[in-house]
Amino acid sequence: MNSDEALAPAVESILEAAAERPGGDEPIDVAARSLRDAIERAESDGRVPVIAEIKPTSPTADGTREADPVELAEAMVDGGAAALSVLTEPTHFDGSPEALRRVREAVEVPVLRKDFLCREAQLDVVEADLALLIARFVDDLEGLVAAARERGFQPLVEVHDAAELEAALGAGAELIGVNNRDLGRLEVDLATFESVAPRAPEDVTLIAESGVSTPADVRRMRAAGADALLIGSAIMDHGTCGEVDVAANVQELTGAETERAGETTNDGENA
Ligand SMILES: O=C(O)c1ccccc1NCC(=O)[C@H](O)[C@H](O)COP(=O)(O)O
Repeated sequence: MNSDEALAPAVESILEAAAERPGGDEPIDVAARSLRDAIERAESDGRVPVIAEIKPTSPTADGTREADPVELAEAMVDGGAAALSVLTEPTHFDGSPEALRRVREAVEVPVLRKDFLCREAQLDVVEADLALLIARFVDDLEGLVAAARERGFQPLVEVHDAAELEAALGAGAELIGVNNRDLGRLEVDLATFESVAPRAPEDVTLIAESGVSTPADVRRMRAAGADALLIGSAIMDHGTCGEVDVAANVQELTGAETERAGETTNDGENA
């Protein structure tokens, strides 16, 4: 743990469960699909590069979405997602390594393993193109970044403030996610990305994570320097009863820089 600040009880509980989870039996060797190439493809098609997240539930979600992860994944790709993220955390997000394995087999875009990994052997549970490493929760970040690369994963290092950004850069991270969700209080503030992003070197690929729910939010994060956005709840629509059109949700967000008619900004003005 790289901070003395208190964590939300749900996050404490996530970390306790993560520390207990076993690793794989032998090192994985993955032929990863490039996130940077996927971002370039989306940009050249006029789509905002969105990493759409399959997130059945979460400590802040309203209910659980039981839909089949492969159906969700295919709908997200149809909607224009550049890449996908799959929760593999079982106890608080209802995810699984098996869901990730099935999704990655079904789609051609890069797939991120979203979990709370704390030691090297946990990388060996399932193949993915990218592995999330949370700077605050990894004791030997440089070691885990290197271990992920040795296996072929692209490590995506998550940070929340300037000190964590420095730690990520010091560990050799080239893909950095700035989480707008404060894991102390679980509050979301898009100003987090806006304050951290200008400190990152040009050659780092920057991903705005969490709390992006409208096309106006997408444009706000892009204006602040986001190369891509990681979006879960707004696509999964946890609070909505009945069928959800995940493809349409993704399409609205990936089209945020082209389809602006009739939308309102965060200030309530027409965009
Ligand atoms: O999403 C949560 O409730 C949550 C709670 C505690 C720790 C982590 C949590 N989320 C992990 C994530 O990073 C998000 O799933 C991801 O960035 C997408 O966020 P959103 O678009 O806000 O669902």
